[in-house]
Amino acid sequence: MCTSITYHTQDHYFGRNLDYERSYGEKITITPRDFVFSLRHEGELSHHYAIIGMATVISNFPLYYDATNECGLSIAGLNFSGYAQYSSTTTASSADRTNAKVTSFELIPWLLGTCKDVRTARAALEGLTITDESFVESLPASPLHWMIADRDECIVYEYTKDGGKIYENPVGVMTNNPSFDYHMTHLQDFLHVSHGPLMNNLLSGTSVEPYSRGMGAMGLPGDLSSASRFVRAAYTKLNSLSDADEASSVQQFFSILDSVAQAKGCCYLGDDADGHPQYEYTLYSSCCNVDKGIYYYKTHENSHITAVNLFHEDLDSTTLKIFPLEREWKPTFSN
Ligand SMILES: C[C@H](CCC(=O)NCCS(=O)(=O)O)[C@H]1CC[C@H]2[C@@H]3[C@H](O)C[C@@H]4C[C@H](O)CC[C@]4(C)[C@H]3C[C@H](O)[C@]12C
Repeated sequence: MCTSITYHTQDHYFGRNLDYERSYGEKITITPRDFVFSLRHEGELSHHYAIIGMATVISNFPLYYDATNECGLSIAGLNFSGYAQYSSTTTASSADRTNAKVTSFELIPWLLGTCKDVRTARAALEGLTITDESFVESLPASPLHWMIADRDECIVYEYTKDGGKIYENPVGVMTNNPSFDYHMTHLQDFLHVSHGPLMNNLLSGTSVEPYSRGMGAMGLPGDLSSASRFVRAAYTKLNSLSDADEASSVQQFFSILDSVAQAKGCCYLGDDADGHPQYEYTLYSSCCNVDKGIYYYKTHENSHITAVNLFHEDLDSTTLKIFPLEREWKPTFSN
């Protein structure tokens, strides 16, 4: 399970929880403007917007999970297993070929490399074909859907057996299965939840009264399912208050993500082939200030916030800049 959100104070923020049972060796990766992407169907992308995000780098290719470009356009890939269905390269129709064609692992660099905002991304996605090739045989294409946002707009892009579909996302939240339209319909079941006190509609004027603060939100789902996380993240984000400065905004962003984070042990997946129990948990949480190009993150092992600034690097270079995650736990002692 994964959850991504946008957040706006004086700057705009975009990030996610990455929940899974294993890591793929992800690192913060900056792709400078002149790094050459050799795309499977679209040739070489050799001069493009610079990108910062979380990626596994294999054979000098950044396989991004979530990222932001120098213009502030952001995207996160979230599991959409059983629903995502990419076009087979052998059966892609001639109509597909009239428009751009990218593999699922190329979508993030292609979109962020060439689009400056959601408006241009939407145009690029119209008629796009996502093909099902693997990056390498050992890493089959991941079944994903994507949340895409800039300072003003947020959309979700899903590619299923019916082709590509773009949804407006007025909530700025995304999780996993099923499709985005289900989450928006499901959200309607919770329009009554409130940050205020519980309204006593049943026994008002008697001694039977709400016994606790926070009861206005009674009914808010607390489980880890994607549908429940969508509602809970939306509730927390839409009620969220913070000062506009960077520290308050980033802290608050991580508080929202914490409301849907998965503590290890709570989501058992069964045992692996060697009999070891597998659990899904939050591997990392990220928060990118997309106006300043600063990617903040914390990991399961180390909840201290670490940051990498896109604009502190030479963005006219041709080589990837890779920052291993700070996973070591280093508490600060007060005495
Ligand atoms: C597992 C990740 C999504 C996390 C998530 O949504 N979890 C919920 C799982 S579930 O619904 O509850 O089952 C996804 C997000 C980005 C994915 C990675 C990126 O797409 C980049 C490459 C793409 C390659 O095809 C596969 C390896 C990979 C390195 C992917 C591995 C994995 O599928 C990642 C890390």
